[in-house]
Order: sequence, then structure tokens, then C-alpha cells
Amino acid sequence: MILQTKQLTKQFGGLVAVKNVDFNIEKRKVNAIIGPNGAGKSTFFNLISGVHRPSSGQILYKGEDITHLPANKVAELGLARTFQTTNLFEMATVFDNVVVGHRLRTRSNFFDAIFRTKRLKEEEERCKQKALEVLKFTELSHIGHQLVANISQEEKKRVAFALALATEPEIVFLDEPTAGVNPDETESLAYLIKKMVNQGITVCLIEHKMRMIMDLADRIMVLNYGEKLAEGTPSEINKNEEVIRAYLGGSGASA
Ligand SMILES: Nc1ncnc2c1ncn2[C@@H]1O[C@H](COP(=O)(O)OP(=O)(O)OP(=O)(O)O)[C@@H](O)[C@H]1O
Repeated sequence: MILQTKQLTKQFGGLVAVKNVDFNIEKRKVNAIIGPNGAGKSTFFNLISGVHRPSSGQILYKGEDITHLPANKVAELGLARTFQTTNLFEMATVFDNVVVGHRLRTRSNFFDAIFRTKRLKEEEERCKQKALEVLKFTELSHIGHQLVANISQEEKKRVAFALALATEPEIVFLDEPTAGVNPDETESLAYLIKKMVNQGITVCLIEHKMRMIMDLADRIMVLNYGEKLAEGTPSEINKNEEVIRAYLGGSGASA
């Protein structure tokens, strides 16, 4: 286990969006979070990636308490999350979008920028090398020079992955990585997710596409009204009576 939540809770006014959730993210596995709309998945994600502060409970990363760390510190520890593709710079190239990702790992400051110091030049070079490496990994090298505005939705998803990978993460959090793409593209993004895990990266994702999740995930947690309803392997979840009642509507993983 690489990350653990203990009794994690988030309240928005009177609404408890996440309630006493105990969850373990297994290292080098695909850990999925599913649940109906409004179940608290995004809120849970935002809690573990430092975007929201928990109301109570604990988050441990490799045994270290990171419950109250801000998002930038959480990212520095090796937890990266993808945002919606709308967070990309549309009028910049794919390459330039990805170069930004590795900036997290650099130290040059305003002084270095003004005087174009050796440190700045070396770090710029490292950012470029990293960008080239992750573009190759995500199979985007051939469109590195294109503006993000001109590429397909599936390619934008890959750019979002590449941006996260450029931060050299240990865990990547993917929020609905295949939303808005067709079945063939979904399959090729699932392949890319498996490739990340084979490289030693831990993946935690939210996804609505049940069939994809059942094929891809090693472990699944089901949230319902902010609470953990079930946790287990895809086949355990698929057979779980409570899950079928609350979420799958009696139709199994056919969605
Ligand atoms: N910033 C916020 N302020 C107030 N309420 C919020 C906030 N964010 C989420 N909520 C509420 O918390 C509950 C859980 O929302 P959340 O977005 O985490 O669910 P979700 O499972 O990700 O849903 P979906 O699948 O529709 O994205 C919802 O009732 C939502 O309205």
C-alpha cells in the first residue's frame, strides 16, 4: 500500500460529501473509484490530491501524514493529477504544454530568468528532454509541434497524461480519463494506463465506463452518498448484491 485514508470526511456546509472513508491505494496497481453521480468521487479525489482540505480524518502517503499539505507540496511528493482537458493551453503547442509539467522539479527563480544563468539553461534543457521522453511514452511525438487547439479529444487526453507524467510522479490520479472519447479510443487510453503501471507508476482513477473499469482495474472502491459501499476486485464488485442494488441497477457490468 502506498497511500491510505483513514476515516476521511469532507463537509460542505450541512452536506457530507465524503464520510469516514477508509481506503488503501495499492502500489503499482490500477485502483478505481466508482459510484453514482454525486457519490463524492471527485471530492474524495480532491481531498487526496490536496485541492480540498479534509474536515476530519487522515491521509498517509508512504506512512507520512499529508492530510494538511497544500496541493503543490502534495505534487512535489510525487502525486500527480490530471485535470480536464480544458485546463490545457489551447494556443500553445503540445510540446510547450508538456514542458510546463517538469517545472515542478526545477529550482530556477526570477533571478535566474533575468540573468539567464547556467542553472536556468540546464533546467530548461532537462524540461525539454523530459517532455520529449513523455511525448514518446504517450505516443504523441509526431504531433508535438501542433497547437493543442488543433488536435483530437483523445490526443488532448494523452497530453493531460503526458503533463502529469512530466512531473515524475509515483501516483497518477486520473479523473474520468476516457470521458468524451469513442470505444476504440477508450481502449487505446486503457492500454496507455496499463503501460504506466508496467513502468512502475501507481494509478488511481475515477471512471464511469463500467466495462472498461472491470477490464482495467485491479481494485475497485464503490462510493455511495459519500460512504464506502464496497471494495474489492472487479469480480467481487460485480457480484456484490449491495453494489448491484445501489449502482448497477441489477444489470451487472453491462454499461
Ligand atoms: N465545492 C462544493 N461545495 C458544495 N458542495 C459540493 C462541492 N463539491 C461537491 N459538492 C457536493 O458534494 C456531493 C459530492 O459531489 P462530487 O462531485 O464529489 O460527486 P461525484 O461522485 O464526483 O459526482 P459526478 O459523478 O457527478 O462527478 C454532491 O452533492 C455535490 O453537490
